[in-house]
Amino acid sequence: MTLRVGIVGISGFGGGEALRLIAGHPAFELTYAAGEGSAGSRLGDRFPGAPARLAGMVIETWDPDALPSLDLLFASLPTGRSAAALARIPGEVKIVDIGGDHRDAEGWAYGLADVWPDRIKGQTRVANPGCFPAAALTALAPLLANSLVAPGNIVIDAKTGISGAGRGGGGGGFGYAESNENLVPYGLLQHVHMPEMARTIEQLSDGSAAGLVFTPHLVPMTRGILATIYCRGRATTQDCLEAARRFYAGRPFIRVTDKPPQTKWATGSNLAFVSYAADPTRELVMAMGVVDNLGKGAAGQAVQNANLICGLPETLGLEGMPVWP
Ligand SMILES: NC(=O)C1=CN([C@@H]2O[C@H](COP(=O)(O)OP(=O)(O)OC[C@H]3O[C@@H](n4cnc5c(N)ncnc54)[C@H](OP(=O)(O)O)[C@@H]3O)[C@@H](O)[C@H]2O)C=CC1
Ligand SMILES: CC(=O)N[C@@H](CCC(=O)OP(=O)(O)O)C(=O)O
Repeated sequence: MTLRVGIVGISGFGGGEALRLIAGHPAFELTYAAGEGSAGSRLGDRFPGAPARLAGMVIETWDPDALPSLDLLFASLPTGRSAAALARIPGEVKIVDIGGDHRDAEGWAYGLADVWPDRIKGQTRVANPGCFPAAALTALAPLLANSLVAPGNIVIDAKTGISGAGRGGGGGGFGYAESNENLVPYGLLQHVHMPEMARTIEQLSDGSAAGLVFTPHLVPMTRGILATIYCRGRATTQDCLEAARRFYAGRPFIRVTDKPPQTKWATGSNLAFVSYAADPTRELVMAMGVVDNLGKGAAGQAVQNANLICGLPETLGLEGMPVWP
C-alpha cells in the first residue's frame, strides 16, 4: 500500500525534515509540495540532496481549495497560519499539523505519540506537540502517572538549538554572529508552550499545574533540546528509572538511561532519551529529556503520528540511527 502524501511548508526546517523522512518512507510517496515564497522552485534546487525521483517536483502555491488527491497532508506552517486553511481540507485527507494551531482544538488529537498512542490511532486530525513539550512531557509522564512528583510546582529549564526558531530565525537576532559563543534565555514566564505543558501535566496527574515555570534558552548548536526539570517528591532515582522503564516498556522510540542524556544522542532521529536523579532527603526529583527538535520535536513525531493514524507500524520510516558525532 502506498499513500499519497503532501507537505505544505516544505521549504522550512520542519517541512524539510518531513521531506527527508518521507523520501525514505516505504509506504509514503510525496505527490504534493507547497509553500509561499518558495512556490515555483523545484525541490532539487531547494534540497540538492533530494532523491532524483523527487528533484523535479515543483513547489506549488499553497491553496487548500486546489489540493490534488491526497491521503495524508503534513502542515508545517508558522503558528497562526494553518487553522483557517486546514479547516477547508476534506475530511478524507488525514492531516498532521506540525505547527501550534490545533494543540487544544476540538476534533484534533494531541499527538504525544509515545505516551498515548491509543488516543491517536483511528483519528484523522493530529496536532503534533511543540518541541519543548515533546522533550519535557516525555520525561515527566512516568513520574506524573505514578504520582512520584507533585504536579503543582514543576520547574522546566530547557536548552534548544537554533533551528527551533525556523529558517526566519525568530524574526532576526538568531544569526551566526549573535548566537555563536552566546547563551540567551527568552520567553520568560509566558512562553507559548506553557499552556500546552500545563494542560498535559494536569491530564497525566489529575492535579493542578498552577506553579509551572518554564524557561527556554537558545544555545549555539543547530539541533537538539535538553529539558532539565526540577520537581518535588520523595522518590529515589531507582524509583523513577523503574517507573519510566515500566511506563515505556515496548515503546520503540524512548530510551531510559542511567546516565544523564546528551543532545547529540538524538540528532537526526525520532528518539527521546529520559533519565532521572532524585534525593528523597531534599524531596528533590530531577527529570531530564532529550530530543532532536526537528525529529521527536517536529517531523519525526509527525511521521510517527501519521503511521498511527494510517494503521501502519509505528516505526515505519523512522528506524534510522541518530547521526554521530
Ligand atoms: N523548527 C522547529 O524545531 C519546530 C517547529 N515547529 C513548528 O513548525 C512550524 C514550521 O516551523 P519551521 O519549519 O521551523 O519554520 P520555517 O520558518 O523554517 O518554515 C516556515 C514554512 O512555512 C511556509 N509558509 C509561511 N507562510 C506561508 C503561507 N502563508 N502559505 C504557505 N506557506 C507558508 C514557508 O514557505 P515559503 O518559504 O515557501 O514561504 C516555510 O516553508 C511552525 O509552526 C513551528 O512553530 C514545531 C516544532 C519544532
Ligand atoms: C528557538 C525557538 O525559537 N524555538 C521555538 C520553538 C519551536 C516550536 O516548537 O514551535 P511551535 O510551538 O510554534 O510549533 C520557540 O521557542 O518558540
